[in-house]
Amino acid sequence: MTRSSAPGKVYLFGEHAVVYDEPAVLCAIERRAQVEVEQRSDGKLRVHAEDLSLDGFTVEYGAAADDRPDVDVSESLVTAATQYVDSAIEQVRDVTGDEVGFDVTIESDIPLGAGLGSSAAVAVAAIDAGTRALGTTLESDELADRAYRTEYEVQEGQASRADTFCSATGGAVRVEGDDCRPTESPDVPIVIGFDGGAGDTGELVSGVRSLREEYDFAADTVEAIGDVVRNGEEALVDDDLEEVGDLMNFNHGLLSALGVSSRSLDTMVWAARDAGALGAKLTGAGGGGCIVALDPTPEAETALSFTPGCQEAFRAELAETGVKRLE
Ligand SMILES: Nc1ncnc2c1ncn2[C@@H]1O[C@H](COP(=O)(O)OP(=O)(O)OP(=O)(O)O)[C@@H](O)[C@H]1O
Ligand SMILES: C[C@@](O)(CCO)CC(=O)[O-]
Ligand SMILES: [Mg+2]
Repeated sequence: MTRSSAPGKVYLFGEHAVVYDEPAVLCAIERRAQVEVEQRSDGKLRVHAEDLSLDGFTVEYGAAADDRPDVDVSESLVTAATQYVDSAIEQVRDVTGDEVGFDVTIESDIPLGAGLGSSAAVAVAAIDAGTRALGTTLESDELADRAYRTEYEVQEGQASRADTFCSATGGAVRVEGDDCRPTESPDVPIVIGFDGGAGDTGELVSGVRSLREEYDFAADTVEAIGDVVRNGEEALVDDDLEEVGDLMNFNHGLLSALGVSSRSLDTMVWAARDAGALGAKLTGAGGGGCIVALDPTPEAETALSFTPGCQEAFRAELAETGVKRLE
């Protein structure tokens, strides 16, 4: 039996635009997905995902055609819930060329679809534990690359390397197209607000693509996000937190223009700003889920915890280590 964990992440700058090769800066955070893998002799795949509650169901399923989930929901919902795990296991099989079977158990404290990179963390941890179960330990770059292919496949060819590289490597990273590198961990006081909701990354990324194809303003907005990120990088190097915060606010405005914010994300962003946060923006794909605010004081976290529509507010701790090999 092998067990690996991998962290979630927040974007300081650049989600969505990173899909179009603009730069992004993100930080791994100490919320993890843990995946345990045991090889099966019968070639079947059984995934037990305790935390996999989407629209209120929990599912245990196997990938074999005769072993579909015994749940009273539509096949498409089940597919949405299980596709990242299925695809990650395909990557494991691709490494060894074997049609091996596995028992896979997933535990995660990263909320699903909330912008904290649960899909990337599950993919990284599953591929790492799965390949080790077959006697191969992947280098960090190959692990990140294979996890990226998982996201690329599930998001139908519209994914950046950002989330998976960050989760595999840990710390703070900068991603621009295929160029992925660790960057100096910024000492920034990050607060997260979570509205209890979720957005589907694949759908939100598709929405931005359509908008970008239809309107010049949307293509310009994607480029403008790239400008904000480059300015943000300078502000981070200068340790100019006020400027970092202002640029996060601009980044949020541009993401709103692309249609990926929501009423509750905006409400949390304004609650944090009104409480004195230096800046606040949504993180990840948007549609619902989490915001990230910059605040050295306890004020934004407290204000968020009293904001109707905010289910949870917490301070994020940077995860220095990406994938962890536990057994
Ligand atoms: N604990 C888990 N167990 C099994 N699958 C999970 C788990 N957490 C996430 N997933 C998979 O990841 C999907 C959510 O990924 P999605 O990319 O939409 O959101 P996210 O990664 O949390 O947010 P973002 O991409 O915006 O950072 C789920 O539908 C499921 O397929
Ligand atoms: C929206 C997006 O930029 C980040 C999701 O966390 C999609 C991606 O980079 O693949
Ligand atoms: Mg994701």
